[in-house]
Amino acid sequence: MLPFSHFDFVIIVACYMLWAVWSLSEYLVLCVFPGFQVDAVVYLVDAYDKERFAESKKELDALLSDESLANVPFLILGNKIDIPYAASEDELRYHLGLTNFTTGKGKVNLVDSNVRPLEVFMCSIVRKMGYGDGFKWMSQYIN
Ligand SMILES: Nc1nc2c(ncn2[C@@H]2O[C@H](COP(=O)(O)OP(=O)(O)OP(=O)(O)O)[C@@H](O)[C@H]2O)c(=O)[nH]1
Repeated sequence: MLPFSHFDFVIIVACYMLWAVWSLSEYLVLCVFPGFQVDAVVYLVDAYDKERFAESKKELDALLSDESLANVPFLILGNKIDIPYAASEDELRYHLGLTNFTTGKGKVNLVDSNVRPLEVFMCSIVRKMGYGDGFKWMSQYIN
């Protein structure tokens, strides 16, 4: 059961589409809906679009430093790895400033550690591969 009505859902989708069309920062969503409860963040990065890594890092940093997301698990998906010359996982971690900053794949118990779960998984949405492992990883941190 979704925590909002069908009408709310339509409004949320419509707002998101406007955001996408105007290429506004996803971070602004948090500013406009400050009380919105977020259980997890899935951050999709185009691993082929290396010229925009700096922009992706800036946006991610804004989300990571938001107090309301301090304990929220972050799943970073590096998409489009089916394209030759897409960045490798290590390369993406480096450009997003996540080297030595992720919390480990598989089952990692972070309860009582005060550490926010954060991990990078590479995927190809068109080939339907990679993201399943990421969502499985993330689900262990959502009650
Ligand atoms: N090869 C490949 N193409 C993909 C994949 N996922 C999405 N696409 C394609 O990417 C195109 C959409 O571009 P996106 O990069 O998602 O987004 P955008 O519209 O360019 O805008 P931004 O969000 O600003 O990057 C569509 O043609 C999709 O089919 C993937 O895993 N592999």
